[in-house]
Order: sequence, then C-alpha cells, then structure tokens
Amino acid sequence: METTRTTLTLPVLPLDDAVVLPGMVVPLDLSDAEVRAAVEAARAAAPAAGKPEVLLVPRTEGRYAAIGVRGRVEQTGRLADGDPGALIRGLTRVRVGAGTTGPGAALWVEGTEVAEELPDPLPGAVTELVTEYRALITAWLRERGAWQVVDRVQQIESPGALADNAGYSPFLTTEQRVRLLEATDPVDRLRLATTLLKDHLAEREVADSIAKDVQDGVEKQQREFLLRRQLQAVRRELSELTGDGGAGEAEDDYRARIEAAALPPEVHKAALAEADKLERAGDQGPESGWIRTWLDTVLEMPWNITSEDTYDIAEARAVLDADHTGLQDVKDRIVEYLAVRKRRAARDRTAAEAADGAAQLPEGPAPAAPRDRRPGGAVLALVGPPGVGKTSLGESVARAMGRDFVRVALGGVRDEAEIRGHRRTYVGALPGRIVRAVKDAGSMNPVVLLDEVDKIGSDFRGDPAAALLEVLDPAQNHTFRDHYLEVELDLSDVVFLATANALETIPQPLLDRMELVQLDGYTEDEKVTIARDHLLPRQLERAGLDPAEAAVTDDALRRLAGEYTREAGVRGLERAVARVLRKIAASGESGESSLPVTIGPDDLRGLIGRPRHTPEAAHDPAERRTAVPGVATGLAVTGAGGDVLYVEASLADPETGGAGLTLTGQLGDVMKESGQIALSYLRSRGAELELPVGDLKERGVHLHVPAGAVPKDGPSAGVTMITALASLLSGRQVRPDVAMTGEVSLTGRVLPIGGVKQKLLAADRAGVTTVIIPARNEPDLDDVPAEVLARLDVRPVSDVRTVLEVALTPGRRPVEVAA
Ligand SMILES: Nc1ncnc2c1ncn2[C@@H]1O[C@H](COP(=O)(O)OP(=O)(O)OP(=O)(O)O)[C@@H](O)[C@H]1O
Repeated sequence: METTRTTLTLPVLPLDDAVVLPGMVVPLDLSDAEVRAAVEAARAAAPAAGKPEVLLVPRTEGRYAAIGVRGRVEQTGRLADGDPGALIRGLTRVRVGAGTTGPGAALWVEGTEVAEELPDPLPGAVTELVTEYRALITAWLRERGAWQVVDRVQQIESPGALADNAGYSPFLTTEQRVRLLEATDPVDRLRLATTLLKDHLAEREVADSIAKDVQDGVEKQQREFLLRRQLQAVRRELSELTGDGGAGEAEDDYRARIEAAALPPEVHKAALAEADKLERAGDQGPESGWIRTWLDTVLEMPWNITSEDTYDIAEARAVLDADHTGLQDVKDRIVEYLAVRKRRAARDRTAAEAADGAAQLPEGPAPAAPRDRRPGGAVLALVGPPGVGKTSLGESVARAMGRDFVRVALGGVRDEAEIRGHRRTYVGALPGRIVRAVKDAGSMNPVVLLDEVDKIGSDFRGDPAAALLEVLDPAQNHTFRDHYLEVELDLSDVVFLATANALETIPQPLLDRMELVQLDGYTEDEKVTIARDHLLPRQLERAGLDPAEAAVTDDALRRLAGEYTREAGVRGLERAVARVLRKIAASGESGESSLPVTIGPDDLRGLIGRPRHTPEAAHDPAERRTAVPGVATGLAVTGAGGDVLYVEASLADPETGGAGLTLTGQLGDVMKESGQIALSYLRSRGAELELPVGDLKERGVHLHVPAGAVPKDGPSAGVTMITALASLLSGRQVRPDVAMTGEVSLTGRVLPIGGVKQKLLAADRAGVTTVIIPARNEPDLDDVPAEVLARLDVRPVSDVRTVLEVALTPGRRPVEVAA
C-alpha cells in the first residue's frame, strides 16, 4: 500500500555498513568527507528557519539502495570521541530517483516520499502480529535489562514504526536492516522484523545450551579437581599418621603432565589408565614404582616432535665433503640414496594428499594402493674396517639431512629384549634400544646408526636379528611394539643406517634389506690429508693448542701413518697425533721447549719413541721373516681390514712326528681345506716342479699361520701355503718384497678371491712391492687408488707355477733335514 506523495530534492548522505530507519536518531561523524559534504550542502539549501535535511541512503559495495530515509539534522557539535558530529533523525522512507544539481560538493537526487497507509481499524491478524512482536521484543529487552527501551516500545502503536524500531537491534546484519528499509509495506515489514527476531532467539537458545554444556563440563572437571585435592589431603594426613613421607602429590602431577604432553590418542589413553592405576595403588602400592618409571618413559618420548627435512642434494653433498676427505664413491652412493629418498618422500606426499582428497568425497574412488611407507627403501650399510669413518659418516648424513643423530651399539647383543625391551613385569625392565634411541634423539625421525650389525648374536634369549628385521621392515615398522612400552611406535620416518666390519657374519635376512657401501681403507697419502685437514685440527683443540703454536709437517704425519701405525683406518693415527700434541703441550707448559714449534719426521722419536711398524723390507735381511725357506707372505682381509700374514711350513721329524698335515694358528675350516689342497697338489705335481716331494709322503707337514690369537679363514691363502711348502722343499727363500693372495685348485689353477683393494692397500702399508693376484681379479684393480698401483708391481697369474717363479729366490739351498 504505497501512494506517491511529494517529490523532494535532497543531498545524498551515503551510509556504509549502516542503515538508519525512520524514527531512529543517530549520531554521524562529520569528519567523514561525504557526510560533511551532504550536511553542508543541506545547510546551504535549507530555509533560514528550517533544519537542514539529507537523504540517508545505505550503500553496499558502492551501490546505493533503492530506498533511502529523509533525515533531519537536529544538531551539530562534538561526538563522544571529540570528533565533529551531527545528530540526525530518520523521518520517512524516500524512493531514490534521478540525480540532479544542488549547492555544495554533495550528490543531489530527486526522490519521492513513500507514504504508509493502513486500514483502520487494523485487521485481527495484524493486531495479533503486533502483540506477538511486542511480547517477543520486550521479553528480549527485559532479559538484557533495557528497561527504558521496553517502555518506549510499549508506546509504539503503528506496526510500521514498531518494525522500524528494530533498526536498533544489535543482532541484525546490515543486509537484514536494508531488507527492513526496503520493505515499504508496514505489515510486511513487521512480519520480517518478527521472523528476524525469532531466528535470533532460536540461535541464541542453541548457543546457550552449548554454553550450558560447556559449563557443566567445567563444573565436572572442577568437582573432579576438588575431589582429587581432598584425596591428596587425606593421603597426606594418613601418611603423617603412619609416618611415611612423600604424599601423593605426584599422581596429579602425572595427570597434568599427560594432559600437557599432547600424546597420540592411543598413548594418551594408555597413559591415563596407568595414572589411574597409580592413584588406586597409592604410594605404598608395590606397583607404583614401575608405573612411575613407565609413565616417565612415555612422557619423555618425543611423540609429537619431528624435525623438518630441509636439505637439498647439493647442500648434502657439501656437508659430506666438509666432514670427510676423499671417499668419493662412498659419498656418491650416499648422495644417490638421499636423492632417491627425497624423491620418494615427495611422491608419497603427493599420493597421500590425493588419497586424503579422495577420502573426503562420500563415494570417492578407492584409496591409493598401500605404499611402501619408507621413503628411502633399503637400509644403507657402511661396511669396512675400523676407523675408516663409518660412524662419523653416519653423523654426517644426519647433519646433511638436518636430523638428529643417535648411535645404537649392537656389538655383543644376544638378547632379543635388548632390541625390543623387557615386559614391564620384569624387575628392572627397560625399553629396548630402539625406543631408547628415539627418546635420546628427541625426535621421531632421527638418523639411527645401527653400529656393528655383524656382531649381533643369538642364543636362548631369542633372536635380536629377527627383532631388528621388524624394525627395518617398512611394512611393519610404522606399528613397532616395544615389550616395555606396549604402545605402538611409528618408526617409518626414521632413517636407519648400519655399519659392519665384515659381511660374512651379518644374518642373511638382515643383509637382504641392506644396500651395501664398502669402505676399504685409506692409502698413506689419503691418511696424510685426513690427518692434516681433520685429525690434527681436532686434536690441537683437544690439547688446548692454537694452530699457530704447533704445526706438524706432512712428512711427519706420513711417518706417523706409515711407521707408528699399521691400520686400514685412521683411528690409531688420530691417537698418535694426539700423543704428539700432548707431549708438545706438556713441554710447552713446563718450559722445556718454547712455542711455537713445528714437528718434522725426525722429531717424532724424541716425542713418542721409536716407530713400531717399520716396513719388513727395511729390516736387516737376516731378520726378515722370510729369511728362512718355508715362510711366505700372504695377504688377507680380517675384521681390521687388509693385512699381511705369514705362512710358515715345516716338516716333522720322521721318527717322532707322524705323517699327515697339522695346521695351527686358529684357522677356519675353509683355510684348513686350503692347506689340504696345497699338500695334495704338491704331492701329485711337485715332481713336475722339480721339488723333492718324497719328503712330503714320509714326513708330517706342519703349516702355521702366526698371530695365533686372531681367527683366520677363507680360501685365499692357498697360493701362500703352496709357496711356503715349495720354499721349504726347495730350500729357496721367498722374496721378502713379494706378497700374494689366491685360491688354488687341485690342478694348480689360481682362482679369484675377494678384497683385492683392501689387500693391496695392506701390502702397500707393509712396504711390499710385488703383489701376486689371481688373473681373474684383474678388473678389481680399477678400484685400487692409482698412487698405490704406481708403487706396486702387480702380477696377475692363473697358474701356481707362475707364482713360484715370481716368489721364490733363485738361490738354492738344500733342506737341512734333522737327522
Ligand atoms: N675420510 C675421512 N675424513 C675425515 N675424517 C675421517 C675420515 N675417515 C675417518 N675419519 C675420522 O676417523 C675417526 C674414526 O672414524 P669412525 O669412528 O667413524 O670409524 P668407524 O669406521 O666407524 O670405526 P668402527 O667400525 O670401529 O666404529 C673419526 O674421528 C673420523 O672423523
């Protein structure tokens, strides 16, 4: 019911995010340029006696509403905040028409006033609506304590004005207010105002009931808290009565710690259950001790901590290079491993995201096929002699990946519980080493170095290797269960590395999971570089010396490596360097010598005594081990890397010693067989070689490999045994500068062996210059550093005859047979 009345020309006062409805009186801020422009324009146009009038039009996102409200500027002055302001009263609705001109900077429009007409008397439905709205709004206002407003609302008679008064309701949105403004029919408007109010009341009811639930929850917690406090107090009093110290403060403490620790849901549940048990058991309970230990362990685990992998491959390489000299191929392998790991991690992430996305769809496609959860695949195993840097490479890998590092020493572990923990019911039960490693690392994705996997054994206490296999298996290790911890531990993000001295004793199933990287040991030159760049700086620091105070020349380092130590790695060398520096520090301190000093090779003797390992070839010929016939130099790989070993042969006294073969020196079965084969070969073919083999048939033969405390095995001493025997029989010495390795067949063929690089490095260390190797091992020479090959005369052979030709000196001395 809208009849057009007057046409008006008014300056527009735009209202952003606000609506003024007829009947409302609102303050407007005159420091706003548009508001000021409109008010000033209105003032300019107003008749001398009358008050200026503006058209208040809501504006949303730059667009004006179709209906505005004629507003009268009642007053100007200061607003509460001190800004200039105007008090404006909304009068009537005006339909906004075309733009026009007028004084001032404001926008002028023409508008037509909207008249409101209602039938008189009002129809019953409308009266009811008025009553309903009034009841609702007064109830709401009363609730909020707005008593004056209640009175005012009670006095409003007209349905339209009643609805317009809703403009004051704080819960309405601007959009809802605009709808009220644009509802030109008064009854429609009141209907709208009623609906909006009812909606609000309904919403508030829901919110209230939620708040009430929350409140109830809080009350329950408070009650629980109070009860616990009381329980505590009772316990304390009890313990005072009975004279036991230490009241049950701790249980509540555990509960709080559990809540604070943000444990995974399962763990949280288990921990709370234990805390409950602890409370029930009380302090006197026999169980309380181990429950506490368990809770402490669980709370100390880094459940929610994972370090972020930030490495890129070039950086990782740089870290490896900075920490270790040489080892190019080893570093290449590690970098490849990291690159693959990184790619797979990225791929798995994408797959996981895709799967998550699919899972959110109600009828999504089947989730992606189960993936190998370990991004890196197999476990990288660093295999090589002691002191070649396996452990420190592991540390470097962690550093390169930006992860925490922990080492788990497995040497001598025979008990499965060492890996997997003891059940809690055992006295003194502990979690296994894997759990302890993760705890020590302080994050759930550390690099864990399983040191000396070749030295785990098994006995009646279970098989640690089997437990270890589960730890390393990507299909199982995301739910690893430690017997002690009893809750599942996700190990799938852990990077496992392993080290071993020798492959032979690694249990096969473990070996299958490993990707092997061999470290064979260093040449003398490499050792000098490592010592200069890494060992010396570190030991200087340990000795409290400044690099400017003490220098050790490369030649001195070389002598330390060559004559004071004999090893594949650099551990002994590092110790020797440390000894030298300690002496320097001591003599500097006692004033015996003045710093700075430079240590050359000849100073070493005065500092740390005579060298222990002079090369065999440097000895007086009469003192060499091969000075007597029957001794040959062999090459072997032991747990300590490559080494030279000597094989001694002798014939037993025909009267006292029986016939047959005696083998001594802790030889393994395979090595013993080599002895048998050597003897058989010489018995059958010796004559062809012009050897007096008759002795072999009548007299017992004894083969001994000294350094008897070290177990030795393998077939590669075959050539050495034959050479020693042939030397004995022929009376020709074995050349002291020759060492050899190779398996021998019954027909005298020289068969290939392993560990060529380690053996050649050892030969070079020992000062040997000619090395006999099986012809079929020639390709292995590619792995041997060029500088070593340059010093060695390597003779690849395929027949034992050639071995003897090379190894035996021409000079012939008859065997002195003891009569
Ligand atoms: N290439 C190298 N560059 C720098 N330092 C090295 C290198 N190789 C070894 N080292 C240093 O030699 C020392 C011994 O190495 P490490 O303890 O890692 O040997 P390992 O092979 O793990 O021996 P083990 O098998 O007995 O544990 C370490 O201090 C290490 O930093």
